[in-house]
Amino acid sequence: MSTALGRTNHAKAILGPELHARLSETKVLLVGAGGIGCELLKNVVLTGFGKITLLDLDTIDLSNLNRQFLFRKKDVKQSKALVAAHTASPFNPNVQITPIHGNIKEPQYDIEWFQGFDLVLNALDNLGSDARRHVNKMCMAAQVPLVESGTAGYLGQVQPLVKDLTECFDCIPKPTPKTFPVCTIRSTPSQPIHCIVWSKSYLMGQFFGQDEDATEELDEAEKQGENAEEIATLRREAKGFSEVRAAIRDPNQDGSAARQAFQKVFNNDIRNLLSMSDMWRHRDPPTPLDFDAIMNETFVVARSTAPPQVNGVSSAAVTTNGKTNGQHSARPVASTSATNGRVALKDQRKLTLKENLELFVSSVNSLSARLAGGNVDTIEFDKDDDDTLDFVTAASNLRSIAYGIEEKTRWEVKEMAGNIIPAIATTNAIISGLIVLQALHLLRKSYDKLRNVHLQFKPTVPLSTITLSKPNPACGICRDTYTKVQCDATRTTLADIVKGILGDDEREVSVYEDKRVLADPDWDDNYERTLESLSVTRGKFLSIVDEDGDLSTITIAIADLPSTHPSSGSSLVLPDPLPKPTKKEKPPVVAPSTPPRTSLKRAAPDDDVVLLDEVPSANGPPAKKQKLSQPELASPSKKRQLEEDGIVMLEGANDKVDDEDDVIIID
Ligand SMILES: Nc1ncnc2c1ncn2[C@@H]1O[C@H](COP(=O)(O)OP(=O)(O)OP(=O)(O)O)[C@@H](O)[C@H]1O
Ligand SMILES: [Zn+2]
Repeated sequence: MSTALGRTNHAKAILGPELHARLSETKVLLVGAGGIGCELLKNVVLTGFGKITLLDLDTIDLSNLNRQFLFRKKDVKQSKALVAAHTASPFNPNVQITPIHGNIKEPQYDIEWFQGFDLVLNALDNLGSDARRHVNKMCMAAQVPLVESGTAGYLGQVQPLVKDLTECFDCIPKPTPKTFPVCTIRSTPSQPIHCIVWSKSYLMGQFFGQDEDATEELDEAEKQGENAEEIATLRREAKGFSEVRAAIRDPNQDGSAARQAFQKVFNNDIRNLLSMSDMWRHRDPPTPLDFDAIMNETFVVARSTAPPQVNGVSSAAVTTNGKTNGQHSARPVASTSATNGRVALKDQRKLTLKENLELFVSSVNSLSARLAGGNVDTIEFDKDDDDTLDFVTAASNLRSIAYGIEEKTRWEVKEMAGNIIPAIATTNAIISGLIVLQALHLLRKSYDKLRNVHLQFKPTVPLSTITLSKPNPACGICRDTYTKVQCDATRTTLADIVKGILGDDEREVSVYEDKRVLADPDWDDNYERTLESLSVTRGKFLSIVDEDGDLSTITIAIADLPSTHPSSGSSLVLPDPLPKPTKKEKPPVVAPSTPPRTSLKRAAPDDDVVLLDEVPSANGPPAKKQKLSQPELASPSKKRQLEEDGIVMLEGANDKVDDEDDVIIID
C-alpha cells in the first residue's frame, strides 16, 4: 500500500466515510503561508481537503527558513503562496491547490469571492491585525465560518467564529497597547526601550523620513498636561533639524553630516535640556557627549548613581574601565571590546562607546549616500535593513550612555525595535493541528463541540479550552445585518442603493462608508451622486444606520454586476428578499467571558510594549457608535443643527467658549 493510500485509509477511518468524502469537495481558503500557514497547509492537504486556495502577499525571506519548512534556500524571494502550493501538492495526489500572491484586502477579494468558500482559515501574522479584522468582517458578511489563530513564542490561540452563533474577532476590544508620554521619549528616558523608541520612531524620521512637523504631537502632549516649559524646549529642538536634514541629503557632503547630526542631538539638544534645572532636581541629568573626546577615548561620563545591574553584571562594567562604586563615579570609556574578552556573536556583543559612535557615523554615511543618490526620498526603519538597524542601535545606545541607561546589543535592539518575539516552530505546529480539529467540528456542524483553545506555557496544563461566548450585542461588526448589491458603480446612485434596500421602510437613517458619513436625515447632498464619484466601489461596504438606534445597521457589500447581466439592463441587482434589520439587543452589563486576546499579539519583549506609531485603530466603524459627547465625530448636519440650537461644539479639550452660560453638557 502506498503511503498516500495508507494515509487516506487512516483519515477515512478517523473522519468517517461521509465527512471524508465531503472533504475532497470542500472549498477552503487559507490566508497566510508563513509560520502557521506552512504547517496548516500540510495538515489540510494530508487530512484530505481537496480544494484549497492559499493566499499570501509576501515573498520568502532567508529568516523564514528555520520554521517555514515548505521553503528552501533556492526559493528565497519567490512568492510564499506559489512555492508552498508547489511543495505541498505532491503530499496528496488528489489535492488541488490554487495559490494567490496577493493582499487579502484587495477589492477583488470581495463578498462574492468569499462566498465561494465553505470555510476560511486565518494564518496571519500579528502585525497583520488589520488583515485579521478585514477577514473577520468579510466572513461575517459572507456568512462563511472562520477559524482564527495566532501564536506568540510559546503561547497560541485558536478561535472558531460563526456569524450569529459565536463572538467575532471584533466583539471584544483589543487591549490598548502601551505607549509612552512624549516627554519620556523626547527628554527624560529611563529605560532602554525609551531610547530605542526615540531613535526608531523619532530620530530616524527627523533625519531620513518625511519632513514632518512635530507641532501636532507636541500640541497634543501639551493638552495632555505634559510640562509646558519642556514642550517649548522640544519645539526649539524640532526646529533645528532642518540644517541636519539638508546636510544629510547634500550629495557633496564629505562625511561631515554625521558629525553635525551627532553634535545636534547628543550635545546641543542635551545642553538645552540641562538649562532647565527644575527638570533635573529629582532625576539624574544627562551628560552631553563629545565627538572628539569619544573618538580619542578620553571621554568621561559622570554619574551620580551606579548603573543598574543586568544579569548580575553592572552595565558600567561592560562599557567602561572605570569604577562604579556608588556616588559620583566617573565612567572613562573602554577601548577594548565590550565583552571583556569573551567571544560573542557580532550582533550579541555590547559595543563600546567609541564603537557606537563609529557605527553611528558609518550608518549615517550609508543612509545619507542612499538619499543623496536620489533614488529614494525617505528611508524608514526596517529591522531587516542593516543600515537602519545599525543607525537605531548606535543612536539608542549613545542616548542610553548620555542618560546613564543600560545599552543593548544590536540583536536586542532588533528584537525590541522590530517588536519581535521569537517564533517557535512547535507552537505553530500545535496550533495548526488545533485549527484543523475546529475546522472539522465546523464542517460537521457540531457547534456544541467548538472551543476556544489556548496553548499556554504551563507544563501541567499546556492546553485550556473555553466554551464559546455569544456575540457581543454592541459589536459594530457581527451584529449588523449584511446584504449584497451587485451594481455598476458608474451608473448607480447612493439613492438607488439606499432607497432600493429600504423599499417601503421610511424611517430616518444615516449612511456611512467605513468612517465617512455620506448622508443623514438632514443632509442628502450625496444621494444623487454615483457610487463611483463617492469612491464606493467593489469590495467596499455601505452602512445604513437607524437614527433611533432601535434596529440593526444594514451593511451592504458592493459587488460588480454578474457577467451575464445585459449591458442595457438595470444598473443594479438588489437582493431578493430585501434584508430585514433585527431589533437591537440591549448591550450586556457584564463583559463577555473570553479573556482579552492578548496571546494573539506578538508583544514586544519588554512588557507588552507597542511602539508609538503602531497603535491600532478603534473597533468597528466608529461613527455609528459615537455619542454626541464626542462632537468631532458627529455628522455635518448634526453639527449644524446643534449650532442652530444654540449648542456650541468644542473641537478639542483646549477650545474655549465665549460665554460659559451658553454651554450645555451633553451626556
Ligand atoms: N494582508 C495580507 N494578505 C495576505 N497575506 C498576509 C497579509 N498580512 C500578512 N500576511 C501573511 O501572513 C503570514 C504570516 O506569517 P508569519 O507570522 O510567520 O510571518 P512572517 O512574515 O513569515 O515571519 P516574521 O514576521 O516572523 O518575519 C506572512 O507570510 C504574511 O505575508
Ligand atoms: Zn462581533
